[in-house]
Amino acid sequence: MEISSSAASTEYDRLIARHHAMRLRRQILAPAPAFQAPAVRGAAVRGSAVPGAASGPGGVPSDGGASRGGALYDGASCDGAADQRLILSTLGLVTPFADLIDHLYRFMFLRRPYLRSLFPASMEFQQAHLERMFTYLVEHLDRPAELADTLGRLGRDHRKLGVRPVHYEAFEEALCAAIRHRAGSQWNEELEAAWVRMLRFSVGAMVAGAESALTEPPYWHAVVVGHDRRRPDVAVLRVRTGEPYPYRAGQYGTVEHPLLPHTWRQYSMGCAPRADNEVEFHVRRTGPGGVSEALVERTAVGDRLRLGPPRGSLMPADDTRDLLLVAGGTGLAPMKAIVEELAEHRPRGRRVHLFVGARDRADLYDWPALSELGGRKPWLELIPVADDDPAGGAAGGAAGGAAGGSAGGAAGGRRLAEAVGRRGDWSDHLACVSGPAGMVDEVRTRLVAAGLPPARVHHDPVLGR
Ligand SMILES: NC(=O)C1=CN([C@@H]2O[C@H](COP(=O)(O)OP(=O)(O)OC[C@H]3O[C@@H](n4cnc5c(N)ncnc54)[C@H](O)[C@@H]3O)[C@@H](O)[C@H]2O)C=CC1
Repeated sequence: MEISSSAASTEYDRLIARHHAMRLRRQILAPAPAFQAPAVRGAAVRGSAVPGAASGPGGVPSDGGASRGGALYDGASCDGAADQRLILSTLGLVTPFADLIDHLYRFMFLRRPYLRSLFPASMEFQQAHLERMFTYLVEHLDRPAELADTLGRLGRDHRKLGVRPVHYEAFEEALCAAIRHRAGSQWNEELEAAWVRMLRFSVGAMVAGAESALTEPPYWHAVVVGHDRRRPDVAVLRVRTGEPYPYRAGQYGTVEHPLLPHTWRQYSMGCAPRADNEVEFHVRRTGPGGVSEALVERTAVGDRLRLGPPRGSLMPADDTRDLLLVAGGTGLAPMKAIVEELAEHRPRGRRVHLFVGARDRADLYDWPALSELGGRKPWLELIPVADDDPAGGAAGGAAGGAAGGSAGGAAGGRRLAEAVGRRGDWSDHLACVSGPAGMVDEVRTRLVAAGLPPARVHHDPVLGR
């Protein structure tokens, strides 16, 4: 079997990775030498650069070994804020990032063609991700501890991609070449040195994050045990992992489909953690040729997927106030997991309202399962909100079976935020919101305007998706 026969090599890989990581870390934390135009000379100095592959900064479990090792910017011999000022003031020389990144990857694959196999066939998502990542790095360079925390989680996640320290070195080399190419005659040593320091700091944090996760698998094998096409474009998948997948209700993981190697996309787990290692995912096909399409249209029971480490902190464990959950479309997945978890372990007296938004009534794709749960749990109130409800607003009530009825409201359009606002005073609640970015923004804005403190409105970072 694939899972057991790979155990020895996985162990070997872990030892090698650890060895590399420790060597690199020693190098990175050594005092910085004077600038020496590193990469283009090929000698890959003290470690190197940044995120080579998918996934972005996101709210993740507090596993963060990274904040320990990575928070000293350039071994404290230099100030992140100073590099931030320098990079920002010369940004015009290297931007647009899209061009910089295009050149970076071209250079890297030309110099080291074997690295191409670590990346997905289509580099589009990858390039966009790196663009966001560069922006994020530059914006946060004056806050090294925060940056190190995010990068540590990214490093943990990157283990699934097979990224090794030597790959970071290749990345640095390519970045320096790209900076020179973009800046042309205006290139100067200070500019490149600031970028290299930023990159090496990032790599240090990523390596520390990867190191702190060496006791867990870099990814989990999963077999599809259920594939339920609920709508033409929505499927609910059940997969079973070989080893326990250690997530908390409300978290998300990355999924790789065998038809699209090295392409990982994020989906929330749609059920509470279960003893039989079964995990549910809710997937809407978003466009042709992507992971969502493969999962909805080209997946059957028996197919094998890979899952990256779970991430996200949508549901705070230490706040036991009454809960307001607002889900839009397949953003229902994490909310369903939270509700299932509460059905098993609920602080006494805690009440829960779950608003479920959908384009139309037929798109309330998981309503039977929800209303069955709601029927058994009097502390749970379910409020479906369909955009096509002619009366506008809530399309039915708690455990009402097929959605029907109404609560009045705006005519036509996106009604979810309005239905939530109209329903009552949520200022004493803890709120979790999940769904399309526009919907999350709208609900959040409305709740805060109505008196709910912003810190009590939780949602996953949109960037990470
Ligand atoms: N599949 C998963 O596991 C998860 C998905 N998500 C995110 O949830 C989203 C789900 O998308 P769909 O199912 O296509 O949702 P959808 O387009 O069907 O919309 C669902 C609800 O959100 C409202 N809405 C949509 N866009 C809005 C906007 N701009 N402003 C205000 N309200 C808006 C709609 O009126 C409807 O009530 C995706 O963006 C996905 O990334 C979030 C968490 C988990």
